[in-house]
Amino acid sequence: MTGSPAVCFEKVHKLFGRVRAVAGVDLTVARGETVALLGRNGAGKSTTVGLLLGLDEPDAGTVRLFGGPPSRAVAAGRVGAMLQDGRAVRRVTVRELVSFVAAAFPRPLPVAETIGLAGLTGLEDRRVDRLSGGQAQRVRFAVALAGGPELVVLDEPTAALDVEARRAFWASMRAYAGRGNTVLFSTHHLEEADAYADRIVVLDRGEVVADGTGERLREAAGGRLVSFDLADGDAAGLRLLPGVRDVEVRAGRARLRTDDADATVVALAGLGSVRDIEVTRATLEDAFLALTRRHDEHVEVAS
Ligand SMILES: Nc1ncnc2c1ncn2[C@@H]1O[C@H](COP(=O)(O)OP(=O)(O)OP(=O)(O)O)[C@@H](O)[C@H]1O
Repeated sequence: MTGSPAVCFEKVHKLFGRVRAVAGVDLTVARGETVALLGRNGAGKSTTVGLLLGLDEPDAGTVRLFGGPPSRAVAAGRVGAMLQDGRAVRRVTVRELVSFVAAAFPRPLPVAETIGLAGLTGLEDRRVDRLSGGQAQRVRFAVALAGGPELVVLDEPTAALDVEARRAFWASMRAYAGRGNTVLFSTHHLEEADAYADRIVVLDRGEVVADGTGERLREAAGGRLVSFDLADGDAAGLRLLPGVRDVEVRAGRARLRTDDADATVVALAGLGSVRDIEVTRATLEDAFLALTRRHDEHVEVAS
């Protein structure tokens, strides 16, 4: 099954009691792709990751990794994972731990290479229970890479890292992805999803509400923001102007999210009662908020 995608979810459902943690997810990740799973707390990211790794069984639908069940890909050493609550073992050194994990895989990376990729050079002889939070996080990354996996799954990998450590982490992740490997990571950080993923999958209440590049997501949510001072303070009718998706007025300044900034501005000029018009690109945060607010509407984004 050489041509099968790295990850394929088909109509996957997972319930915890009455909570629909994952509600009909279709998701395909091609080999070599880096994909971000983005969502608020409780959106279903960790549950999706658990299903993907075969730690949990779906109630309905199918999950395939490289064309087979997750357990087969995991047993064959094709998958490496860094989960949120991974706790390091005690009393062993960084080198010992990485060597131990590597030895369990059929095609591991050389230990020194794993240590270098994870940014742990110089800390090889340090005991893993005597590291800072950020260093311990890097050890967990090293453990995920030690087996030389084709697919790396990272659940909120930068949660405990400061700005500098984050940057170093993403550089390592990109280097690993650059070798043709597939990476799927979950995050709350929009900028990280935008900067480091080829594609962003937005989850909301267990459903995929958008799937595409950061640029596509901005467009899907209304590509431009037109803001201006309301000279006479009257916001009535702004929602009806061409292109306008939604309107927000704060402290006498209106903000219109629009699909057609040119048409909106021309119409505003016709109204004659606006000052200091400014047109800016919607940020990914604007897109994210719009996408997760409009839960009833399913937004399709071609990638
Ligand atoms: N083992 C469980 N038992 C009961 N409910 C659960 C369980 N695991 C998850 N849930 C619920 O399923 C929903 C999805 O949770 P999940 O942890 O997948 O979200 P998440 O997007 O990873 O959130 P976070 O960003 O906070 O980690 C939530 O409502 C959560 O409370």
